[in-house]
Amino acid sequence: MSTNLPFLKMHGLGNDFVVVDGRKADAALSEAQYRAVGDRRRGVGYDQFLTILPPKNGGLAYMAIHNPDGSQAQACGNGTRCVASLLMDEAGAEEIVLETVVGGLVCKRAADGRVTVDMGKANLGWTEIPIAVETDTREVTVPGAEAYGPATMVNMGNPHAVFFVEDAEALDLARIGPPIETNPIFPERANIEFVSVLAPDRLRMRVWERGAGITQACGSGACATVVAAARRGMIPGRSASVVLDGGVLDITWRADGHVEMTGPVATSFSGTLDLSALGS
Ligand SMILES: N[C@@H](CCC[C@H](N)C(=O)O)C(=O)O
Repeated sequence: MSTNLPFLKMHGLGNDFVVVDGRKADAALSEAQYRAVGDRRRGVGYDQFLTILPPKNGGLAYMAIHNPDGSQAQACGNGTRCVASLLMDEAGAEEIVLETVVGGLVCKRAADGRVTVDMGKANLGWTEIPIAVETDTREVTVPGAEAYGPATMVNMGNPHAVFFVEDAEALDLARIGPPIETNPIFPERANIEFVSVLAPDRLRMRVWERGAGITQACGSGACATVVAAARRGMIPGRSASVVLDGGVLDITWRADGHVEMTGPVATSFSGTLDLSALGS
């Protein structure tokens, strides 16, 4: 493969992405190269590395998702909105289907320029999360994290554990996130959200992302948060605005079980990755 790979740096609410186009040229990196590019001191730095690939099943394109620790993720809500915006501009379309490992996601440009994605159904069964013990995923005591109360588990394509706390601002996420992410109760690790209820339709969420750490926003996490809040009776309905470090996402858990998310997207800059400088 060519050692120079053009990229765009995009973000949704500060949740930032390196986006490369692998539709015409080979853009597959090794795990070590994903880690090197993701290193914010030595590389470009990103929360997720997104590779646009040819479609596999009738969509406009397929998107592969990698975390900065080199692992692959099954879902990335903000990244989906960013890449969809790019592809809608390219195609002159207001609606497209962007495929991911979990299926085709319908993405639309909203009237105000924001981008909406239908993230598909929220999966709630214990084997779907997945968690290691057969249990009702509405309230699960996570060993070692009892101080934060029971977590509600939601799979949005990727696994999430949502803790409702009095004051999400007060928590030292960098200290408490890692041991919960890697708790043996999560065989595939998990994204960890801490949430406080601000109003019946407004939730404050902070996130420790699997494979990425603290990020400014997590779209799938915001979806999981609204589903969890509705399941726990923390909000009266199934829609809420979720306030993240980087801004606000509007989320609706539809009656058919699908979750829709709307928010802004932005492009920060473009550049070229010199892969030969990153090792193999
Ligand atoms: N930033 C994302 C989630 C990215 C994937 C996650 N770290 C995982 O490993 O599941 C989003 O906007 O959803």
